[in-house]
Amino acid sequence: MKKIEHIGIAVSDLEAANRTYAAVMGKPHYKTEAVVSEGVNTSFFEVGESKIELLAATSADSAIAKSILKRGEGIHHIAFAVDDIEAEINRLKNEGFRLLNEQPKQGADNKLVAFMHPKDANGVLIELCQEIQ
Ligand SMILES: CC[C@@H](C(=O)O)C(=O)SCCNC(=O)CCNC(=O)[C@H](O)C(C)(C)COP(=O)(O)OP(=O)(O)OC[C@H]1O[C@@H](n2cnc3c(N)ncnc32)[C@H](O)[C@@H]1OP(=O)(O)O
Ligand SMILES: [Co+2]
Repeated sequence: MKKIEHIGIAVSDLEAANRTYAAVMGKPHYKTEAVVSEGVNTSFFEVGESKIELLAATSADSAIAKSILKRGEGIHHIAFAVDDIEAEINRLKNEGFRLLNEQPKQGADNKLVAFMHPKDANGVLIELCQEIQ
């Protein structure tokens, strides 16, 4: 795993959170993107070589809607950049970790993504991200 690609933060109101994080970071978000398959709208802030990804639910059955209902707003996942997501999925499976999707799926910002169960990583939901060439 190469670096922290982004930290995902679940928010109830994306526009309000954009204003809050623009004030925190001292600069505006650089893009927004809807990921329909995940039921989310996202916005991104650069921070060094990493990003903050704000996520707001667009449907009641999205992971973000369920997480906010159960756990409130806040840090939702940590995403690690990888060169070869299929190799990392296989490596983690062989280590005994449960992958939530064994086939990489389309994420935001031109990435293939896969998630690991938070109960297998001390209560942290881990996302793997591979740049689509
Ligand atoms: C924008 C696209 C992409 C990107 O490009 O970056 C994204 O970031 S998409 C982000 C949203 N998508 C996902 O999170 C997909 C993967 N997530 C899931 O499959 C589920 O959310 C989940 C993690 C399996 C949880 O599913 P849920 O139906 O909510 O089950 P439970 O409520 O029963 O949760 C089981 C257990 O895990 C705890 N939990 C849930 N979410 C988290 C979390 N984000 N961080 C830490 N722990 C979490 C939950 O509290 C349960 O624990 P117990 O209550 O102790 O049983
Ligand atoms: Co993410």
